Order: sequence, then structure tokens, then C-alpha cells
Amino acid sequence: MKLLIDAGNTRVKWALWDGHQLQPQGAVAHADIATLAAPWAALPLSAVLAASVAHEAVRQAIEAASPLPVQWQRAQAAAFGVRNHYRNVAEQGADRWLAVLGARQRYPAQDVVIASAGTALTVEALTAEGDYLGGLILPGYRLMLASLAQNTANLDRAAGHACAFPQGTEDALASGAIDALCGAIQRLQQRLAAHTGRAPRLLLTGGDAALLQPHLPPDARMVDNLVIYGLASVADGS
Ligand SMILES: Nc1ncnc2c1ncn2[C@@H]1O[C@H](COP(=O)(O)OP(=O)(O)O)[C@@H](O)[C@H]1O
Ligand SMILES: CC(C)(COP(=O)(O)O)[C@@H](O)C(=O)NCCC(=O)O
Ligand SMILES: [K+]
Repeated sequence: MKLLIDAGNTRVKWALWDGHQLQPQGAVAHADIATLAAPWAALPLSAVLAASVAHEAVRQAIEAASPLPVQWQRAQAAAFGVRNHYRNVAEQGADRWLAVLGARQRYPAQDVVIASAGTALTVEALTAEGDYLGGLILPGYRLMLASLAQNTANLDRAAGHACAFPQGTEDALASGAIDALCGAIQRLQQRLAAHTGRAPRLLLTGGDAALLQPHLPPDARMVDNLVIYGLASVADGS
């Protein structure tokens, strides 16, 4: 059994992989990583694979809690039939590359847009031929609201509901953030469609995927743990 870990800028998600099935185990805040040491020590593990885009201290806390040496994964130029067109793969977040590999494993040979709605929103474009063309980075929902709260005199307040014609500040805040996030996703989707001449599938993952889904076309599909599915592909070497 292999332990798979996805350390984002807000939370550390982990799952177990037996070579056939993924068993998601949950998520903890960075401050609580040490609480995972005891449950991890009780597992019959053969390997630990992880990806982190968080601060170095998070990486060290995971290493301290892990009963085995951690096999840290990075973005690659190519793997499993996917070619990464990022100019410098060393600067790319491992989570973005692994989400692309996870999408490729779950939806082989399809044009896919992958929206990972976490601390940041990342949106990736992957063609049926296996070309990962690149993608977008923008602040996630919470970060957008926090930046307005911190840099204006009047906007430090809870967001309301997203709606078509917001008629109050709270709703205007929620609607602005949702439209920015969903607009970015749909623009990349349109560009990939224009590039390939085919309509891509849209996959949503990350902690805010459910927040965005009602505001996107009905065929947008939520797929939990795409980064961890990418780690499972790497763990299997397939
Ligand atoms: N229980 C939760 N704890 C923290 N964030 C949550 C929770 N449930 C949903 N969220 C949302 O998910 C986002 C974090 O998503 P996640 O995919 O874990 O991010 P990351 O990979 O950047 O750590 C938060 O910004 C928040 O809006
Ligand atoms: C864009 C990210 C901050 C997303 O992080 P997350 O929201 O998953 O915590 C992370 O993938 C990152 O730090 N990337 C490095 C820059 C790049 O991918 O080009
Ligand atoms: K993300």
C-alpha cells in the first residue's frame, strides 16, 4: 500500500493507493501535519509519494511525519504520453503537472480543461494528442476576497451570493469573484476549442470546485483528488 500526499498552500490532502483503488483519507491544515505521524506509522506502507507547492516548512513537517523516505515529485517535460509545453518545467508547480497526469489517466485521449480551485485557481489545457499546452494562475476565491478586504477601506465583510445583477456590496463581491474565476475557465476552454476544433471536457477539482460548479455549464464535471490520481499514475509507473 502506498501513501500519496498533495500539499497545497492551504491544506495537505492524503490518500492510500493499493494499485487498483484510491482511498482518500482527508485533509489537514499545515499546523496539524504532525497529527498524521501516528496514523501513518500504523499503516503497512511500501512507499510514500508526495507533491508540495507549500512552504519548505510544510515539506519538512511531512518528512518528519512520514515513516518512510518521501519520494517528492516534480513537474516533468513528458510522462505517460503527455508532453509538457511549459518553457521551464522546473518553475511549474508539481500539483499542476500531476493534475494533468491524473486527468489523462481518468480521461485518456480526450481534450480536457482542468480547473483546480484551491488557494489559487489554476486552469490547464490538455489535448487528446497528449499536448499539455500550458495554463493560467489566478487568485482563488478566498484570496480574491481577502485582497479586496485588505486593500480597501470598505470591503472587509463576508461575501454574499453570486447572482446575475448584484444589487448590494456582499453580492457584488461574491459575484465578481465567481465571474472572474469562471470567466477565466471558460476563456481557456474557448481557446482550446478554437485550437483543436473540438469541444474539450471541463474537469473541476480542489476545495472550491463545488462553489464554482453551479456557475459553469452543466457538463462541467467535478473530479476530486486529481493531483493524487496523478501521484497514483506515477506510483504505478503507468
Ligand atoms: N474544510 C476546509 N478547510 C479549508 N478550506 C476549505 C475547506 N473546505 C473548502 N475549502 C476551500 O478550499 C480551498 C482550499 O482548497 P484546496 O484544494 O485544499 O487548496 P490547496 O491545494 O491550495 O491547499 C480554500 O480556499 C477554501 O475556500
Ligand atoms: C499556482 C500554485 C500557487 C497553485 O497552488 P495551490 O492553489 O494548489 O496551493 C502552485 O502550483 C505554484 O506555486 N506554482 C508555481 C508556478 C507555476 O506553476 O508556474
Ligand atoms: K490550484
